[in-house]
Amino acid sequence: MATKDSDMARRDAPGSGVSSPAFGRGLWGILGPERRAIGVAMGLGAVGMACALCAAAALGGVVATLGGRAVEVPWLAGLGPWGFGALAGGLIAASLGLRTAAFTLSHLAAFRLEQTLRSELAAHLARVPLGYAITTGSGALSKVMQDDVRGLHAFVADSTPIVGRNVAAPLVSLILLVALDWRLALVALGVFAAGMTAMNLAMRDYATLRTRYDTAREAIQAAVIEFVQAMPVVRMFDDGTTSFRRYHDALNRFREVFRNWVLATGTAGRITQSLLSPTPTLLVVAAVGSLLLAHGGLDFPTLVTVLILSTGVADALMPLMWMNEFLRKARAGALRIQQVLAVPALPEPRSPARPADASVSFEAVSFRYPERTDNALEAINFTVAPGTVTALVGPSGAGKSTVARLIPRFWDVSAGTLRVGGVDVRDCPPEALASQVAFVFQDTFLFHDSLANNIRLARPEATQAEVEAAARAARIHDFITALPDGYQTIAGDRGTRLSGGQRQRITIARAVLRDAPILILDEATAFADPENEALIVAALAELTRGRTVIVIAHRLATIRDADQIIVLDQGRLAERGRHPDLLAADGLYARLWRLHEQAQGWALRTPDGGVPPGAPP
Ligand SMILES: Nc1ncnc2c1ncn2[C@@H]1O[C@H](COP(=O)(O)OP(=O)(O)OP(=O)(O)O)[C@@H](O)[C@H]1O
Repeated sequence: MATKDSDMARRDAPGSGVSSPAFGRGLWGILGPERRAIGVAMGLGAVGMACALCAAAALGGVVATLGGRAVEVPWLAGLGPWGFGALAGGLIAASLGLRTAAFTLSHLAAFRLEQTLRSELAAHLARVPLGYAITTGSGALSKVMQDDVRGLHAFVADSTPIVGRNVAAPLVSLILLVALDWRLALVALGVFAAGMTAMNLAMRDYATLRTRYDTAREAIQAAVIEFVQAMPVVRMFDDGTTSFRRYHDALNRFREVFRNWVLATGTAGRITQSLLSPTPTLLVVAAVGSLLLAHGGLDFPTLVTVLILSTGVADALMPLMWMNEFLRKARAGALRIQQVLAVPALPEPRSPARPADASVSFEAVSFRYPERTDNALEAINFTVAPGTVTALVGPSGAGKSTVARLIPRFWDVSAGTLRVGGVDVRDCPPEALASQVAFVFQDTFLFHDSLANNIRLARPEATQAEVEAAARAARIHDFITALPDGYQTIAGDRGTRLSGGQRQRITIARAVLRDAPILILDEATAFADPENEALIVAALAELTRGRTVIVIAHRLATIRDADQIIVLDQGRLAERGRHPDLLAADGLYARLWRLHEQAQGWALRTPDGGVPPGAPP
């Protein structure tokens, strides 16, 4: 559920292409509406730490008053050992209470932040060009929505109160030490400074080494994924040596990087760890303190209190060093989330209008993919009359899918105008365009939900009878009813696995149910077997009846009867016409057709066991 603020932000800045102003830049910026709660959690953590250190000082008061010495702090002067004991106890209780409150607050803020970020990301992704989501890939986007958001949650929940505590610890310890004995405070500060210098030395090349380390780790991950994903190919064509070698090489590189890291930072790191552990501080402060005890007018209770407090200075430094690492990770995650939120949304229509009919027209349309320098389409002009079939034909990479994807606005044209029903698609409200155009994808996604609901996705209010009628038209009803759970069978990643052809027919059922007057088909369907092919062809025939159809044709035989064939070549419209006219013109289409005919004639082997004539070498 999006927050009220973010909803308002979206309404205020339609199509501005900027993510919700609730979120600013950088790590602090992305904490957005939770900044206050997180700040309070840090503050409570810091005050809790200060209470714990003051409790340690109060224990010093117990020792001092037991020895019969009066404490010189005016408002503590009247306290005896019991009084100081009670004060220490009260401060420890307060410290624990504040610590718990800080963590409770930070955990609640983390949950709210996670929810807000997830809904912001989902709402934003619903508004960016669909092409962006496809190009970026579901893997990368789900990593941002899952891992990075979860990483931020963990950072806010567990680390922010600790940041407060770790910053407060050395500061408050030093203030108390100065109040007790400035000479010993200087000694403790000296050891602290030596530790800091060693830490800086150890971290000197940290950024470069860390980048190398991350790159080497990512290379291992990529090699593992490649090895696992390519398993069928590996098993077929390779005994595993090539892909396994890549994995091995990645492991070796990682070992090398790790060795260099350890060598470069090892000694300084170990010195740092030793210096920042409480022991050296205790030793040095105890040695100097003993001298002062003998000759410098220091009393024993003050020395004990100083010894307890001086370890606090050293103790806080190591966690600060680890904190640096948490911060680095949280910053990297925040940056990736902000990059997604910063992808410009599709501009909202300025003067909204609804399509008047089921026609489509490309008027001098050029298009360039965002990250490319060359145009994928160049000045394309053609018109599709309502109720007719138009086939898009051309060699691989000619721009067929790009033409098809511009119609439902996967991207906006770079130049020219694309009209649906006489209206510029940029002026067509998204829901009007969606109800006008249905796209039958090659790559069908089934949700982890019942088959009925997977079909119903096209029209959530459809009745069961309407869903079944669509499934019947898509020739998938008989298959579904033969399943033990029928329409309630769960599909999707963790559900029943359907064949490519069955999934294809579920998509066709969705399109039938949507009942959009314009249909875009990617014809390279998963014709798994002749039976499936026959069923899909029958389903498509039913689906396309009476509609405007634009088909990306890969198998030319299926589009002989198209009302219009658009032949694309390197992003340009090379030819246009009906099948016989284009054959007579003897251009690119005729050449493609001859290749197609030849391909039909090929067999894997001639009857005498040889390679058929005309087969590719
Ligand atoms: N998401 C994308 N980002 C950048 N360039 C792209 C993208 N999709 C396609 N292209 C480029 O645009 C051009 C046209 O590609 P398109 O997929 O439209 O061709 P096609 O005719 O459908 O090819 P095929 O028959 O092989 O599917 C190609 O040069 C391709 O490399």
